[in-house]
Amino acid sequence: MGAKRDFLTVIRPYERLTAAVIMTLALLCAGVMAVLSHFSKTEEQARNDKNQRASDYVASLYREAETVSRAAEPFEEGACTNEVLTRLRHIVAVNPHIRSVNFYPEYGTGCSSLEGRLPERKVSYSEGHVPFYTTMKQEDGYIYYLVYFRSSASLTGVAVNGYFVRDALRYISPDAAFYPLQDFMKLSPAGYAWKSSQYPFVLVSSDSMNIRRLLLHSRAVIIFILGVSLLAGWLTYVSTGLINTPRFALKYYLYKKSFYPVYQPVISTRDRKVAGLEILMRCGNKKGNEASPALFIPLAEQSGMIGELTLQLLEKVREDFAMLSEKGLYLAVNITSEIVENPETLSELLKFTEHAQRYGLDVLVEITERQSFSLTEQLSEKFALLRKAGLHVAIDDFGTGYSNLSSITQLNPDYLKIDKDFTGYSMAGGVREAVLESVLHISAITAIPVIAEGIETPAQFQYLRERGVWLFQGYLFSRPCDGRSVSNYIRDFYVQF
Ligand SMILES: Nc1nc2c(ncn2[C@@H]2O[C@@H]3COP(=O)(O)O[C@H]4[C@@H](O)[C@H](n5cnc6c(=O)[nH]c(N)nc65)O[C@@H]4COP(=O)(O)O[C@H]3[C@H]2O)c(=O)[nH]1
Repeated sequence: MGAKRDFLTVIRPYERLTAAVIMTLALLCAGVMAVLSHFSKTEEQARNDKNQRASDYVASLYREAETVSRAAEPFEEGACTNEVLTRLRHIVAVNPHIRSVNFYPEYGTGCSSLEGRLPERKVSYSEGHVPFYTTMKQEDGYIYYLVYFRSSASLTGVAVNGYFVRDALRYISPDAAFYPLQDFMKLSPAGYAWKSSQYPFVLVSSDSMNIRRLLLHSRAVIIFILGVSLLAGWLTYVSTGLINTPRFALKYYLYKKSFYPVYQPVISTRDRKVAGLEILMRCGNKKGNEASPALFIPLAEQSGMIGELTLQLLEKVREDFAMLSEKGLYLAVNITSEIVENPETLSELLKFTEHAQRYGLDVLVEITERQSFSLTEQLSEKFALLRKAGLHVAIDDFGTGYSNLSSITQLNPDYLKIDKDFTGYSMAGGVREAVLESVLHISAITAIPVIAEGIETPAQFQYLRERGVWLFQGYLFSRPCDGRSVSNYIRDFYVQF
């Protein structure tokens, strides 16, 4: 019972559990990644939008400063008279974000709309060469940015009210900061930097993209994904249990090409040699152990897969042809009527026979019927086809199941195989021995030779031999074994009887 369960349980409980856990984790990871990627993209888009708005606003302040510098240009070369100052103040007054406009000539005194005449000051090298730059100034608690424009005659500094820049930063976040480009380059402040594409300034804010924050933000969706993943894991566990049927096990072993042959010699006392080999199917199970056909043959017959198993078996037997090549030796294949009825398996059986014959091997089919058997006209035509191709027919386990007297009249077999239970009846006395005697009697009157299976003791062998049986198979001679061992057995066989 344990061996059967072991053979049929292809997917073990821990493998089902592993598959379920993998499924849950895979879905959870994929789901969380998708959600995080979605939310981070959305966040990034929102951040970019805010930066763009702030940057556009600051750029408009620069534009205003530029306009002021151009409007003040006609006065930069003249003296800082009251009239000039009035005109400059007028220009400042009509530009709401500008505090003042200032001229710094290379030589001589300058002029400021706010302070009037400016003391002479040397224009620095960078002021003279960088055409456009900004500095931040603080005065009596007021912040302003001096945007410098270089012209041929002098340097014009337009002061932009710092409060408007601060206003613009509010679009981004309370911690956002404005940096003239040259300060940004010098200080390299940490955070997310947004460089203006039009003017030399950079807006910097703290790097708000943070996994913990994203997880918290999307926790509802993540909890939902966790639920779906657990459900999928549970379904995987249940469904792998549902498909873990005997039929699935057979399909799995077929796919793994786990079915292979062993051979058991049949001894002819008449010809004093090995007359044939019965091909017996074996299956290497998942743990590498050999499974008995008693476990899987009935199952394969019930599920209609016996044909596929037999074809895989015959394919492997072909590989042993060269090793078994021996004139007059037959290979006995166990088949059911289903294999003969099915055109595909029938044709493969015929091809197998033709191939075997090329190696001097005969083929005998042993028909066992565990289910009700009746020889329809179609089936008998197919048997005729087999015989025409040179195959011999034996009724297996004669006297048991459906292999009874009517099967003799229907099939007209070349041999009757008697089951090991029957051979065990030799010398049993009473009814059991009488049953065996009657089977031998049928063989005698129909002149169909008997192959006695399951011979374990010399006494059984002697008993049956005295009653006219001349074909024997059983552990007394050899257990079923692989192609190499059986070919050695044939080579070393010598008559001991
Ligand atoms: N106790 C004892 N047993 C002996 C002795 N000599 C042989 N046996 C066993 O008796 C069974 C004989 O095969 P079977 O009657 O055709 O009975 C077979 C046959 O009905 C079925 N089977 C095996 N291979 C195939 C196959 O390729 N196709 C089909 N359709 N059935 C198969 O499975 C059955 C069991 O096969 P196995 O387990 O290989 O068991 C084999 C063989 O190993 C002995 O001296 N003592």
